Amino acid sequence: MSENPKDAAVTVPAQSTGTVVTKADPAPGETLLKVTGLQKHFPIKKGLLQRQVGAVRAVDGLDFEVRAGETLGVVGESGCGKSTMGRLITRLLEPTAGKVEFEGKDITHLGVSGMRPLRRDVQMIFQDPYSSLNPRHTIGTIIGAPFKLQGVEPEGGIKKEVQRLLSVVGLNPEHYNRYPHEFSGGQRQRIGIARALALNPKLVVADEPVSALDVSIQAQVVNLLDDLQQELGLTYVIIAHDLSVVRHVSDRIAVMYLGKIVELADRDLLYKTPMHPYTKALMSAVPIPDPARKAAKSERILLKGDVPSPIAPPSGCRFHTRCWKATEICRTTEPPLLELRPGQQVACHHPENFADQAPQDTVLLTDAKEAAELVSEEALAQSAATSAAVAAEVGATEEPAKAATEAEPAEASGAAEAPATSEASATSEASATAEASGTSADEEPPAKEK
Ligand SMILES: Nc1ncnc2c1ncn2[C@@H]1O[C@H](COP(=O)(O)OP(=O)(O)OP(=O)(O)O)[C@@H](O)[C@H]1O
Repeated sequence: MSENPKDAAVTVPAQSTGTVVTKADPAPGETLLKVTGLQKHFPIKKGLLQRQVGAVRAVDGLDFEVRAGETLGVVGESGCGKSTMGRLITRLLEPTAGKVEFEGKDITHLGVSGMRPLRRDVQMIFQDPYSSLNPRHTIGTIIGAPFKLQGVEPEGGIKKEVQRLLSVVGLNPEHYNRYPHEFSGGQRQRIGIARALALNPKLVVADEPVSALDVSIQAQVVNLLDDLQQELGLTYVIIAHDLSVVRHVSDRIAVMYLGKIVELADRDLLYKTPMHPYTKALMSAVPIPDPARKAAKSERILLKGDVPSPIAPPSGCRFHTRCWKATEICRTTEPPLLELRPGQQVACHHPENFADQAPQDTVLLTDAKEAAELVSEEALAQSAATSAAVAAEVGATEEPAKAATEAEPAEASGAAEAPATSEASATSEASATAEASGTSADEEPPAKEK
């Protein structure tokens, strides 16, 4: 998706003044959007005086960047803060804390007038193509609205430009005067895409762009987004609740859990060797269309219960209440997001497919023992075997030790012993089954989504 010739300047429609404005795109790979410590806490108010009694910590400290020309996929279960993050980076919501920079400019607290020029560069596609289009307006009016709002007069007039956009997204330009109800779900989403593209944006944030559509239509819309990126040199942030949608379009994927990024990695690394147990669980939930792969069924990881409330998230690692590897350190100490392998950042004390970061901490929490009952023997075996093999391979090299030192100076000494004891921290049962299964570290973890 990121092979677009981004160095070409993009000509935006002529302004009402009659001049043509040319904006130079950032070079491919350059940081387009940078987010630091981003938070959004929705206050909970009670009583006559509407006193604040708490807060929904929807987004609770995100650090990431989006590079020009790439597609960043954002996945996570419902309620983990993906939509809120999308609205924060498009500045539809005001952050509680943190910083959002677009092309190096701090846009965190820009007001309506300050944001107006930026609205052309950053656009959003919404989840529900039924409610995101005004039923009383023709699609010509809907797609033409951004030109009017921005005071832009495209060459040849708005009608001609709207008709061109309709054909770009695969709709009949003659349907300019029709109303949204005359279109199917997939076609409506195409209308939403045409509206988002009207002003030649640089960044498009698509919030669950296909989840309201029939499965048969989903691929068409995903392919359209892909084609448009190739042709127009767009940068995407695509939000989805499962990994199957973002798999084919993303260059990198961020996995969110309870308002935080738990893993951020290049797509291929994430699929081949997921490091966070939550990523692994999400991946195992993706249906496998190949019935020949019988083994895959037993590798399914069922997560215990629902995502905890973001009003009072669990201490330490927020995933510890549902994780089959959780030990005391997971309950008490929040793991930082660290680049354990080039192109793969993870926030976990006991990562999968990598040397243990807290090997001294071996006693499983009660929650973890219960969670492990929901994890198949094969998955536990594979997890323990790959972690042990990676630890053995890495030996006592500085990599895990360095990561641990940066993360938790107090743990550094323990982390250095990773190769010797890392397996113990997974689960003792897992270690036993790992040996029994004879899983090889050289074997790639199954690409379950294929
Ligand atoms: N305006 C709001 N006021 C209060 N709480 C909110 C508001 N918007 C979202 N939340 C809460 O913030 C949390 C994160 O919501 P968000 O919609 O960002 O999650 P999500 O991962 O996108 O989930 P979904 O896929 O269901 O949309 C949820 O607990 C939600 O109830």
